Amino acid sequence: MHTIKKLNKISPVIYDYLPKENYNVSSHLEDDSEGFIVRSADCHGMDFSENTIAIARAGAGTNNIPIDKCTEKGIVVFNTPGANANGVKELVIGAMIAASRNLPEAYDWAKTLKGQDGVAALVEKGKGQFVGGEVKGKTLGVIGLGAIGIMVANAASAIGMNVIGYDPFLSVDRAWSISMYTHKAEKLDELLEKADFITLHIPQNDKTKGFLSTPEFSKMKDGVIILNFARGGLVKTTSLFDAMDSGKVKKYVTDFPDDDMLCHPNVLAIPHLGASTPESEENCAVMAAKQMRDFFETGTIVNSVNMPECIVPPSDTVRVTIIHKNLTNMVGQITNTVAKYGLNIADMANKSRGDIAYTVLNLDHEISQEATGEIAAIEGVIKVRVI
Ligand SMILES: NC(=O)c1ccc[n+]([C@@H]2O[C@H](COP(=O)([O-])OP(=O)(O)OC[C@H]3O[C@@H](n4cnc5c(N)ncnc54)[C@H](O)[C@@H]3O)[C@@H](O)[C@H]2O)c1
Ligand SMILES: O=C(O)CC[C@@H](O)C(=O)O
Repeated sequence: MHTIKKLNKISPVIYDYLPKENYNVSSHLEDDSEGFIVRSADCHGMDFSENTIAIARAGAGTNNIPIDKCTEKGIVVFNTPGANANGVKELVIGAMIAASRNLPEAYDWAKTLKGQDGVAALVEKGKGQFVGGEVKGKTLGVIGLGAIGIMVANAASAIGMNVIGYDPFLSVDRAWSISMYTHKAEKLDELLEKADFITLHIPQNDKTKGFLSTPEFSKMKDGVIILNFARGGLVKTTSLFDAMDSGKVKKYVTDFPDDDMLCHPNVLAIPHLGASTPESEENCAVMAAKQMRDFFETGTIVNSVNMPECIVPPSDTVRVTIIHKNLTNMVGQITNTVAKYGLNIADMANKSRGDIAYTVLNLDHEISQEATGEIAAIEGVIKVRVI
């Protein structure tokens, strides 16, 4: 029986993919579970036990998971790229129009008319204070052209916006899906200087923390509207406040407000709702559960953020999976050890990603604990598992 601890509320659809006969999936398990399934819970303080082999993030951002620590311990971290992208895209487009048309302020004001005489007349008299521009013909700068950024760029083009995209790491596969109407900025400055709206769709990590700060704000147009549905730390708060106070930033729409922002008149604060749709939650849960099950039962790794991709078909033979450092002669040492115990390798795979590698062996016969112990003792071997 495999154990998977839920660290957040996850769509119950996971039970369709992790059947009760083989999987004990619950939020009440101990912290030495083989797997964890998580949304936004902060895992940085967790000490993972030897038992833990995988963490599935039902979502895109993995900044709540200590990736380096997991890699050192041979724990495979998965995410679910693109599974919630449509949910975020729809909210970004909706929030951009809401901000441009002053809808939150108008909505709050309309409620103040409750109980007054002649509401219809008051509405007509007061509405002028909320006039806001259409987005058609305006320029949207999209920072990060991944699963979400591309969808936002294409949707914005479809409603008549000029779109400038910036992503120096854009993959060829992704580039195929970008509308021909998206102009590619070679430098971030070009986007900052031309955009009426700027939307962030990059991961938060050591390199992107404070991605928008004073130098970037100073290059933007006066009255720009910024949308942040990526992560709060991408925008340096003190620089943002200065830019809002000076009129440079007309509005900051964020899915990640902090305490100072909540009552600021220029901030439209949303409580991290980008992926909070039944569709996105289900898509993420299904993808996370399938990836976890595939890894548990066959050793296949897809959509991992810290391990190489390795697709191995199910097999009737004994399978040994080894996560190890990507060093010279690791495979030689492993196969020599297997040979020493008189075992024949029917098939094998070896993949690497940076400093880490993954070897999968299909053996003709059962492997003893002594033999797996000897593989585990090879310098550079991190985790050995027999399936
Ligand atoms: N609000 C929400 O509920 C919600 C939901 C999903 C994702 N997110 C956030 O949005 C982020 C993006 O999600 P995604 O699914 O599009 O991820 P993705 O991995 O598909 O796309 C990220 C893109 O950012 C690009 N990028 C990385 N560093 C960059 C840089 N310095 N400059 C420009 N581009 C850079 C990458 O090349 C990639 O194309 C996630 O990391 C997550 O933090 C938020
Ligand atoms: O699980 C959520 O609700 C948010 C997920 C989102 O922030 C992500 O990075 O995918």
